Amino acid sequence: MTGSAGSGSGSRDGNRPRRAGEAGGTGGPAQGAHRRRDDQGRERNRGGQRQFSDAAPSQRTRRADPARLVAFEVLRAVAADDAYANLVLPASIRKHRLDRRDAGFATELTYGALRGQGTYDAVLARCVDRPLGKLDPAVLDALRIGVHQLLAMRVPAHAALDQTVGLVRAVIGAGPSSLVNAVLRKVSARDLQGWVDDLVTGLTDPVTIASLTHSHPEWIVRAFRQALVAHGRDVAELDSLLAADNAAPLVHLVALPGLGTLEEVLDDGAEPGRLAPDSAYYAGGDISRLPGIGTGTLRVQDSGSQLVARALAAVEVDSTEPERWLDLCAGPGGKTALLSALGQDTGVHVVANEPIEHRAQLVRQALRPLPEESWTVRVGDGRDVGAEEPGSYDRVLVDAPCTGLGALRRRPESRWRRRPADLVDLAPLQRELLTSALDAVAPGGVVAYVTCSPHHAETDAVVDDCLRKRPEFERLDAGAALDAVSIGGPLQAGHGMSAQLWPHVHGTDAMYLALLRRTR
Ligand SMILES: C[S@@+](CC[C@H](N)C(=O)[O-])C[C@H]1O[C@@H](n2cnc3c(N)ncnc32)[C@H](O)[C@@H]1O
Repeated sequence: MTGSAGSGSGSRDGNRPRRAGEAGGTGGPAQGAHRRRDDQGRERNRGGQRQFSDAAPSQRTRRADPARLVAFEVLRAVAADDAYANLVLPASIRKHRLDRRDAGFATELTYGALRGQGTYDAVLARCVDRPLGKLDPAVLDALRIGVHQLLAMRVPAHAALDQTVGLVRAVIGAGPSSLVNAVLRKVSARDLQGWVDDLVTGLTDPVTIASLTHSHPEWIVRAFRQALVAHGRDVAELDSLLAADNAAPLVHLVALPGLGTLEEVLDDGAEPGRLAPDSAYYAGGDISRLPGIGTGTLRVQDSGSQLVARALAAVEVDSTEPERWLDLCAGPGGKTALLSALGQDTGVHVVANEPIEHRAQLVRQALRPLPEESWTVRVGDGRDVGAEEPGSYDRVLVDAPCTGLGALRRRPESRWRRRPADLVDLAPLQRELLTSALDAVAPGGVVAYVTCSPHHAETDAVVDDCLRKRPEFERLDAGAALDAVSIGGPLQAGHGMSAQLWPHVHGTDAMYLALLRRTR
């Protein structure tokens, strides 16, 4: 679970004057003696003697370092207001006017502390003299921020400790600073691996061990194990799959075919995408200044999403041109825009359905670069389309509302928010939407059922149920359809007739695809 080292207060501190009360000698190459590399070649903050300030917490810094304050504010908003970190973080970074480097540090700290929460809380439970539930939730969030710096970032231990105590003094009060100081000192006695070894000693259940090691709830670990097996993969991949959820993902971009270009972003250091045509991977930070992003011809979209949309657009259907395509669950419109661009050459008309008005507005925005006569946005319940427009579309995409378990790496708090009951709640809607799509597709046409989740209950189980009384449908080989649009050679994503992409294998979100053709 070791997070990538951000610019880190270590190096940041080394490059700016120290503040009153701040411990000196932090970061930079001079700290090399206190670091060693882990088996992935990342430097880790351990080894040698830890040096802490001799001053009592009450005598140390009272100022909150702005980058840590941002992380703290976001963790508080996530815990107290059910906020989404990826929405709150940019606003908090702007509010505190962080420069690019500090913004990178705050991002790594925020996302790392959220992703690592399961493991970190287990560590904290060993170091706090009362149940964590009895702590002030704000203090617990500050502790999580401290633990992530100590165990997974390239921040010298004394800086992690002093700065976290300073944060607590500044924003919570002097009272808890001694507790935070004492607890973080205990945490700093071991590195992450040492703590994990300690946490799992004596345990035998592989699910519990993986849950503690990789900071995932047990029910998700169990579901991923089952999904790997169901898709013909080796259960031994579980560790890499869970680890992939904890690594900061690259931003994936797509240049809308015929409309956008990757030139500027490649000049800016992006790498060409390895799987999807017209795609790139970007690690460079703020992309909003790239002209294509402003016009909507260059879009942020996971390569897995690009591949499933392209597979539907490319699969053979028995139709007469121009075709009519339906995106049944379109908001916010990422796949609609790509589908629509792909259909331009053959005069396709795309109907994008979305029931929530503000999300339908996002779809209209996403479709802005496309000619207006080539698309229509329908605001309504997708479950009604099949009955209202039976047999009307040549290709239908059902990108169903789902748990999003396949994109945990991009939504750091999501694993702690999701519940097994969500699967039960979503099950009828997923079946009704797919049934509506089966009704809406024309004979000879194809329905793509897609989820951003590998969970059996919302993937194959839905497709199997819906096809049970529909002998007029046949399943197409979804793995072969993905291979046909991949520029990276065979993806080996297919198993049976469905396909499953994986973060640890393909570097994509865990997108599921089934293709269902209505026979004539
Ligand atoms: C997984 S998202 C779709 C993502 C989209 N295809 C994209 O690539 O940007 C699922 C969407 O289904 C919508 N949705 C929820 N209930 C629906 C319903 N009854 N009919 C149609 N869409 C629905 C949600 O509002 C959400 O926008």
